This record gives sequence, C-alpha cells and structure tokens, in this order.
Amino acid sequence: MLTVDHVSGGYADHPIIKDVTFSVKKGEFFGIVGPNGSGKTTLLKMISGLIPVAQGSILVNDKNITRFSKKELARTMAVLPQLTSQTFPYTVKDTIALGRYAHHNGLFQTWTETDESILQKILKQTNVERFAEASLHELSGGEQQRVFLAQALVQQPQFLLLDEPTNHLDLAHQKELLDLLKKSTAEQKMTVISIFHDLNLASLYCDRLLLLRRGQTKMLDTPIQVLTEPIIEEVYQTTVKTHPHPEVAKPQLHMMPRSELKLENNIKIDESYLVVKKEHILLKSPIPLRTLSTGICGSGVGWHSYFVICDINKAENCNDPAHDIMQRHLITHNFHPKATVGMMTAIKRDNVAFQFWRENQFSLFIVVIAGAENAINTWIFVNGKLKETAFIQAVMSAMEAKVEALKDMNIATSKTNKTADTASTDNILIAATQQGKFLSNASSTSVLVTAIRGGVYTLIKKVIRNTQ
Ligand SMILES: Nc1ncnc2c1ncn2[C@@H]1O[C@H](COP(=O)(O)OP(=O)(O)OP(=O)(O)O)[C@@H](O)[C@H]1O
Repeated sequence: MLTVDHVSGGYADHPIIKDVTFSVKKGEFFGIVGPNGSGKTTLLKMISGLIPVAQGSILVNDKNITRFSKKELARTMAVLPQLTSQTFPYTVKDTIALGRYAHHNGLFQTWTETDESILQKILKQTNVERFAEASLHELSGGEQQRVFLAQALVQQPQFLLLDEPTNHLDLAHQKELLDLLKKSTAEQKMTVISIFHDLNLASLYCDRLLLLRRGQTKMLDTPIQVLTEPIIEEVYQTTVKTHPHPEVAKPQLHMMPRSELKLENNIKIDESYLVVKKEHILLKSPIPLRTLSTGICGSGVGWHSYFVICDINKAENCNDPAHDIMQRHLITHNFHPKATVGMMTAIKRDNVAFQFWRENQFSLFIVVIAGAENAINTWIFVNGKLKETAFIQAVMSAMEAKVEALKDMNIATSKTNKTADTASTDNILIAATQQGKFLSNASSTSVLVTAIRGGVYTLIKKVIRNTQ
C-alpha cells in the first residue's frame, strides 16, 4: 500500500503540489492525469523520493519514504522516467542488468543464476531480446523506452512508477507495454502508478485516476467517473465528446476540431438527392450523415454518405448473395462500401414512396420501399442534430407506425393469417445531418417522434396500396 497524505511541495520557490491525498492498493493500476504543468511529474518525483515533501507524508507499506535507505527503496520501488536524449554507451543487456544492483550486497557481488534467469525472462517479456547485444545509442526512442522498462522490471519492484511510458511507442508497442504492466498487476500484484497524457489509454488500463489541476486534486475516482465531458472540458479547457469503447466497458474521449464545430446549418436532404433506378435506389448526401441502421453493409452506428437499396433480383446464383452482390454493386458504381449503408429488396415500379416535411427546428425526408411479405425498408433523413436517444426513439416510432398502418389496412401475413407486424426482413435507417443545435428538450423530441410516426404511417399505406 502506498499512501500520499496531505502532501504539498515542489521546487525551492515553487510550491507546485498542494495538499494532495490518496492511497494506492497492492496490485492496483493507478493513473495520474492532468494538463501540462499541473504537477504530475513533480508528484511522481516526490513519491519516488527525488524531491522532498514540504508538508504531509508519503508512506510505503506504512513506512515513511524518508526512512528508507536508497537501496531499500530501490528494492521496493522502480521508476521509469520520461525518456531523455542522454544515453550511456552501454549494451542493452548491461543497461538492464544494472536494475539488479538493488538486490546485490556489497560492491563486487557476482552475477547469480537467479539474476540471469530474471534478466532472460524480462528480455523476452519486453521484446528487447533481439537487440540485447546492441549499444543503447543504436536504438530508436521506442526501443530505448522498452529497455528502460526492462531495467525497471528486473528490479522486481513492488511499486513501479512510470512517467508517460507510452511516449515514443508505436500502437502495437503501446498495447504490448500496457498489457504487460496490467498482467504484472494481476499476477505478481505489482502496483503501477503511471502518468498518462493519453486519456483513452488511461481509461482502458487504469483502475482509478487522479486528475490534477494546478497541483491540486480535481478528482480521484474510476475512469468512468473522471472522464466525463464537463470535467475534462473544465480542466483541459477544450471541447470533447465521450463515447463507450465498442468492446470494453470503459469510456473513450473524442476531440472536437474547431473546423467541425463551425459547420453551417445549410445542408438539407430532400428528394433532389434521391435517384430511383431499376437496379438501385440511391441517395447520395453531400456530407457524411450520422447513421443508425440495419442492413447488409454500414449497419450499426456510423457516418455515411451513400444510401443504396439494390435490386434483390440480381442476387441469384451466388453463394453469399446479399453480401457479394451488394459489394460488387457498390464497387461497380463507385459507392465506397465503407461510406455506404446498403440494403436489398425487390425493386418494382410503384413500391417506392417518399415525402419531405418541414417542422420548426428540423425537417424530415422519409423514403419507404416495400418488399415481399410486407418487408419494409425505411429511410428517415433528419435535417437537424440528434442525441443518441433521439435515434432510438426514431426507430421505435417508425416500427410503431408500420404496425399501425398494416393493422389499419387489415394486412395479414400469408403464413399465420394474423395481422402482419414488423418482419425480420425489415430494414431501417435513421440518418441525421447533425447540423445546427441539438433537439434536446422533451418537446422538440416529441415533435420529431410524432412527425416520424405520421410520415412513416402515411408512406407505408401509400406503397402498400400501390403494390396491392
Ligand atoms: N526543476 C524545476 N524547478 C522549478 N520549477 C519546475 C521544475 N520542474 C518543473 N517545474 C514547474 O513545475 C510545474 C509542474 O511541472 P510538472 O513537470 O510537474 O508538470 P506536469 O504535469 O508533469 O507537466 P507535463 O504534462 O507538461 O509533463 C510547472 O509549472 C513547471 O514549470
């Protein structure tokens, strides 16, 4: 356990850290974050005993660090500082071996089998085995960073302190290093205290975060509590958006470039962008639209510019008809698959209906295409800015509208003779320009929901009447 208790201090005339208190448990991965100059490195130097504490105390396993001898502290705690351009003309192996000095007694203790086996294990783990005999000077910044990590790890410390360990590392080596640290916290119960500039990495790997602002604790909590838009915007003085990681239950932050924030509200998706042909129905947007959709490609949440419904009649004689035909169709017509939401249905004359509606704070362009067995493809384009909940509400109201329309028209499924409802072959797209102000209050969202329900209801009745 490491305890930082009401600690203040810094450099001679600069009291940087002000009354900081926290403790880190055995095996915890603890992150220190904060803007440039907030005191992260100063705090780390105080914890490692490099800078004296002016007020308060730092306890390592209940013992004040001022009472540790240098060697005793080195057996307990290893430090990986920020990489500097100063390196010594040692080989990689010799540099790493220096990390074992804390475990040696006397000046001339010989290198033991235990030392060698620990060294070999760490060489492998940190992936530096390949250049073990090279001189440090011959290595890139990222390679040197891994060597110094190896030097810290051969110390077999209970506590490892790191100052921006992923600086200089490429994507794969960032992941490798952090995975290794995480594994060491889980398996060897090593405690990691690390400074991060990359808040997304800090979120992914740290159990808790200390957010510093001007030398003081702004927040001390789990990443999900600390990395919120208002807190980060206040401390870093910049606009961010948070989003859940697609596979891990951790928040991720996205920067908001100024150029994107200044976009004018001048794009209006309407029928002038729609092309209905025999082989496909296409809407090509002049800007990427935020989308929530089902379909053969581009499904889920994303940003897309092309919206295509291919004619299913072309899907014969193919092993994976929908996907293969769709991909070929998109490539032939220069619709980039990654920029496209693609669906498929039997396109006939008269089974397409569309209409434009204007409301106070937004406008709507809806396209409905009927397929076999009452399968309905619905495209809803909103010229406005929607929050995520509004996308979901839009889907729900479109589904309700379909059920209502089929019921009112007494349409039954051929198999069960019951009133038809939403079919597994139904597809839906909600696409919004995301320009202007958010439709965030309850009344504007309810106008949107009502407009979508009414619009989809009207168009479904129209296409079904046309195809009957
Ligand atoms: N040796 C020093 N003597 C005097 N002041 C210093 C010294 N080192 C750093 N400072 C000052 O202490 C403050 C905190 O610096 P520190 O390096 O701890 O911040 P940081 O949060 O790690 O910043 P960064 O994110 O830029 O690395 C800064 O204002 C800095 O100018």
